[in-house]
Amino acid sequence: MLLGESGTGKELFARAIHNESARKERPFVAINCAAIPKELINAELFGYVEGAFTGAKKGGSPGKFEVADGGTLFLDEIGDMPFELQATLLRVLQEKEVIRVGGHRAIPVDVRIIAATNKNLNEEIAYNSSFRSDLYYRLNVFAIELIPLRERIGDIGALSAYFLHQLSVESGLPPKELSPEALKVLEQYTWHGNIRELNNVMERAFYLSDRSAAIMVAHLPQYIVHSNHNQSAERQPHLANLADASRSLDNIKEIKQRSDDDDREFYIQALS
Ligand SMILES: Nc1ncnc2c1ncn2[C@@H]1O[C@H](COP(=O)(O)OP(=O)(O)OP(=O)(O)O)[C@@H](O)[C@H]1O
Repeated sequence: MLLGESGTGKELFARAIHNESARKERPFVAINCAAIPKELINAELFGYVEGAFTGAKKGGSPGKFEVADGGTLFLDEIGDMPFELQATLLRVLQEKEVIRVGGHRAIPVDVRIIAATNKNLNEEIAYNSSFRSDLYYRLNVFAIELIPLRERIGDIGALSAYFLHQLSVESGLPPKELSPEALKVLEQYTWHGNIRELNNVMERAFYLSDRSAAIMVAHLPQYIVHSNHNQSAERQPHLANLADASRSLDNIKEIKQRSDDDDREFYIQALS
């Protein structure tokens, strides 16, 4: 069970576990329990037989458990799994076999389960009754907590350097470094979007810095620079920051498509 805020690297970590395991030659299959409509999740996980429901494929279809056989199944956002389905999942984990929707035959499966959540499942069990405690204990055999980026600020420099290197390789543009001043600003920020947010900030800075060989404070988003100088800004709901960040990202896509210096200047002003 991987625990941690959004963007701390739970899926990356799950892939790393798989890639280091004896199962690495077999599939790694990820499913986001929060992203699939409730009525489809059963068929997605366990498969279905022909004629199981309107629109079911001819010959039926295997579910994620069967596809992941011999490998790893990553159940992301397990805290959002519909309550009714949790009992079925528990049964599959205990019996190590699935029955496709509409079918009768039990199909043996050998799958390592890695589940992830950014919710406090103990609270979901105790106060909301939205998560089954028996499933929780079955999944929580080995829990690993991925700590928020703001509690591992010593890694910000290395992570930023890694992202800048990746950006240079992907874009074919010359490599860039982070200035010590910019690093200091990043180390003081609260990073509610964690490593995903840092990645996005580096991407924005990489393109905005244009021909400069270093990422300077001026290339960082205002909401980050501002939060260092203004304590009240730090107390703003982080959703406001994320909204700012995603607006900036939309704009970056446009910036990338524009080579004209005037346009670039216009967008830099608009983002500041
Ligand atoms: N240690 C790391 N080094 C480089 N990139 C990382 C690292 N950890 C996470 N990332 C990157 O950060 C982004 C978010 O990671 P990931 O999707 O694994 O997080 P998550 O915790 O599963 O998020 P969510 O809970 O929102 O699904 C990805 O682009 C991932 O590649």
